[in-house]
Amino acid sequence: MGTREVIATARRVVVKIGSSALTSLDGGLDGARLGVLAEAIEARMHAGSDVVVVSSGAVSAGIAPLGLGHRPRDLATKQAAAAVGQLELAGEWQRAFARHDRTVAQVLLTAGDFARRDAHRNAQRTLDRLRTLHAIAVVNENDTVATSEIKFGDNDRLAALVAHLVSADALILLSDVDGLYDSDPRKGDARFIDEVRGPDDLDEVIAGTGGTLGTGGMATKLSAAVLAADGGVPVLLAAASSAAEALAGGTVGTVFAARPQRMSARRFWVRHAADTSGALHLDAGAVRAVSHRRSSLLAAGITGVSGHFSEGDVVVLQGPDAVAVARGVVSYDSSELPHMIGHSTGELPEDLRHAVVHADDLVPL
Ligand SMILES: Nc1ncnc2c1ncn2[C@@H]1O[C@H](COP(=O)(O)OP(=O)(O)O)[C@@H](O)[C@H]1O
Ligand SMILES: N[C@@H](CCC(=O)OP(=O)(O)O)C(=O)O
Repeated sequence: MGTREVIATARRVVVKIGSSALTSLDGGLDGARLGVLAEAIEARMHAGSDVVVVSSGAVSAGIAPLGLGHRPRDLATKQAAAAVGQLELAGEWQRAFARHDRTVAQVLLTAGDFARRDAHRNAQRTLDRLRTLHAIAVVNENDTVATSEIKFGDNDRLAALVAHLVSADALILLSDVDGLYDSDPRKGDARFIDEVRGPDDLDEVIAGTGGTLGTGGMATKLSAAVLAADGGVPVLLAAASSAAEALAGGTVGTVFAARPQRMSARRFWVRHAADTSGALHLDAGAVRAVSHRRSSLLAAGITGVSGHFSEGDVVVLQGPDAVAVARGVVSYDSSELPHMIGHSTGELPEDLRHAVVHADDLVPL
């Protein structure tokens, strides 16, 4: 099956809509546009898919009511605008879906919620229950509390993480541009790219900044698309104005092929979402074992430990040159390891003989 067909027939779909597609600088939210989007989403749901919406637009929707005149630059004003705008945004989505008798749920997440395994599971459970209750979840970043340390940075990344959280079969990114070009189409001649088969196809692409309302421009969309595709979720990048075709499986936009084997939600979390609490320093042999042979990490190949962590935390595995080569869930506390490292399994007491990071919990970078 080609990537377009996979996306067209995907059972579970995450649809992310950018600020530029929902708002204008002077008028704030564009209710008519949200109405058209809700209709396209409903049509896909009637065709048998489950849809989760990731909607940007809180900051830009707060600009007009607060009389700011331009997108705020400082964090406090952005957060104030988001606090005003999120209410408007949720209300507008509610009105748009009310025409279809669909209940809307607001789900606000921070990057911290993805970093902690318990919060990650809670969000997963809530989104799943909303699905079985036939409500549509409209997700956004909880901008009011998100500081730079716990920020996703942009909703493209949030959408890629949500796609994995709900085990989506496809991610659709809707923006004000009709797909990926080899350079910013607003700045002159640019070649349209129909399909990205892998990261190599992006070598020649110049990803520029966004418009006055969006956050990350094309760069954040590309890294989100690569993130999703790397974990096994194919991506369609298309214009919000062609949402109906995009959701109905029409030949619009740019598709990003997913790696053939889907990464489990747990391995994806270890690799991309979890906070790391420390590092294990590996000798060259151990680097080869974990990177190429996909073996478990044994104490004998560890030369040092940094940071404070507990059994079950995610740590970074570094090679002799301090380059991160993998991430994994560690089986011991940082206080136990100094007595173990450098010793072969046979030299260790029986209760310390299992792998420091088991192969199932280890994801090469
Ligand atoms: N290589 C490129 N291909 C397509 N669009 C690009 C490219 N480089 C920059 N852009 C710009 O990125 C913008 C979309 O990003 P952004 O404004 O952040 O959207 P959104 O609000 O949907 O997240 C488009 O308006 C487009 O002009
Ligand atoms: N949480 C922010 C999202 C910012 C953002 O990433 O915007 P965009 O680049 O338009 O997807 C908001 O709602 O304004």
